[in-house]
Amino acid sequence: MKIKSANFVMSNSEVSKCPNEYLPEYAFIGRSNVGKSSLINMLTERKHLAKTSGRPGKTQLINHFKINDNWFLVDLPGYGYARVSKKSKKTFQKYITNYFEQREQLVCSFVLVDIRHEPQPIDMEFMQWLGENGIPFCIIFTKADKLKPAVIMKNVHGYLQKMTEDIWEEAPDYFVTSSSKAIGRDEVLSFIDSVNEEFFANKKA
Ligand SMILES: Nc1nc2c(ncn2[C@@H]2O[C@H](COP(=O)(O)OP(=O)(O)OP(=O)(O)O)[C@@H](O)[C@H]2O)c(=O)[nH]1
Ligand SMILES: [Mg+2]
Repeated sequence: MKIKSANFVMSNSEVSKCPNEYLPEYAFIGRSNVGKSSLINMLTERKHLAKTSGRPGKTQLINHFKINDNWFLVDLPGYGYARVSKKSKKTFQKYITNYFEQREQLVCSFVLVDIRHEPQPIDMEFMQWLGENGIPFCIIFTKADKLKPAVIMKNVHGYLQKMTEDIWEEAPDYFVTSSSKAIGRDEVLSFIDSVNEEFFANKKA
């Protein structure tokens, strides 16, 4: 898919105030600093579309980016990090869970995990919550440039195996990416393309 346009539309903390056009959208969620905003910039080939930072906690609010005038990428704050209090560190903020529960045009969520790390309880908890709420998701492994190919495959398989041992009957679809090396760009965009096609075909029907 060619990205002809990619524009920031709005930021807010209320799902009811998100864009009211009924277009397919894809949300990026995961621990702070995992690379959600960087991945949006890599996919769109716009270096500064979403704000990134080496320090966790950069993205606040729900950020909508309109792509090719007919679908949205949504950048969300990370979980698992809170500058303010230890107590709120582990919980998912209410406006984020409201977004997932109420946003009907959310066709797929991408849960980002750092390919260098073992499955983390907070990610497992969040994916389990998505599953229980019937919210479709894929896993995106990030920062693949940090590892050798053999280690990438080993970590991916270990991760998916752990998921299926603990909670899931079947492993979710997944993508291996690197924002700094543009790895996985075509795969993620073709996936989005096919989901978009299905969305518009169903809309017409
Ligand atoms: N080597 C490498 N670094 C990356 C990659 N993706 C992101 N980073 C770095 O990771 C840090 C965090 O990136 P962000 O995109 O801001 O992460 P985020 O998940 O949006 O973080 P929050 O908004 O704080 O939740 C930055 O220093 C990025 O340069 C990648 O694919 N490879
Ligand atoms: Mg961010």
